[in-house]
Amino acid sequence: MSIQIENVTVAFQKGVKALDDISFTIPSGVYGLLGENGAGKTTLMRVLATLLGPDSGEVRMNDLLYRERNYPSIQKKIGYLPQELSLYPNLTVRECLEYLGAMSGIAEGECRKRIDYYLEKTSLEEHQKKKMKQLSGGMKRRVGLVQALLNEPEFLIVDEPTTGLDPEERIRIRNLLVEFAVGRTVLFSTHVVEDLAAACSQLSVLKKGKMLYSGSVSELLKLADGHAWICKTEEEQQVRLLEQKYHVSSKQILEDGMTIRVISPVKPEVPCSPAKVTLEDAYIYVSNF
Ligand SMILES: Nc1ncnc2c1ncn2[C@@H]1O[C@H](COP(=O)(O)OP(=O)(O)OP(=O)(O)O)[C@@H](O)[C@H]1O
Repeated sequence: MSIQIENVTVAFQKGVKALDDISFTIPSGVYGLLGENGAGKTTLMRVLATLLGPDSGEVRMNDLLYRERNYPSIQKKIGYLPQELSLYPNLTVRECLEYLGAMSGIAEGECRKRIDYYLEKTSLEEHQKKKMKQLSGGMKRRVGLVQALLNEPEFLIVDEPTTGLDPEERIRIRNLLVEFAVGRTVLFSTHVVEDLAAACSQLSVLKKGKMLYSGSVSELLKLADGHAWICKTEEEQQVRLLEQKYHVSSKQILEDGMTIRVISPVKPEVPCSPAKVTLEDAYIYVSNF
């Protein structure tokens, strides 16, 4: 399945364009959506989940145009984990998922099988008898993911699925999404670059509603190639100077000073050497140059 987005614009009151003439195609596999707060990721996902109609532009799921008359057929193929989701607080995890499964028309036996499978995959088995209101934020997020996976959608839209998870769980969830994406399409939004680097081969970068980059991770790395530098210094003043003048992607304190990773199209005016570009560096590069 592929999703084609053509010249999509969404404007809210006061003229804020949450999406400004966005065009790209989401092929099968895990596709990443990266951007700072307010970039437009959630708005785009709401459009793709048929919850919000764009002011202009078109969206197609294969050849099916996003129009109200087609929404029922499109919605059957979609699973959506919104950024904020409150599920029935007084139901247990299992009851909640059984209820949502029944609402989506999944046969009882098949639904039970899928619930068992995804509870195990998300490390929620031991919590299935807890009430939703008794869960931690990270557990609720994982139940939200299971509800999105339950009808085994052809197009899965997950808005920051790894928020609030500990490192081990983040890895498990990323791996689950990669497994799930075989023969399907998964759109995965985050502002954690590390998650995308591990899960996606293609991504789009948004900033203030505009598309800054759309394509493969390897092409993005190539774009930024030659623009990452490692500067080593012992002087506080030089660190401050670098921070004022350049985009610093990271700093590390060593026994004999500090190393500063700088993203700049020109060689910084301090002793430094070229560095191998990471996805984080490339993200800073396309966001700022
Ligand atoms: N319902 C709304 N009414 C008015 N403005 C909105 C509404 N929803 C979003 N916006 C604005 O649209 C822009 C994009 O917001 P959106 O939530 O899509 O960004 P995001 O990339 O998901 O951000 P975050 O990473 O913080 O979740 C922001 O300027 C936001 O304030």
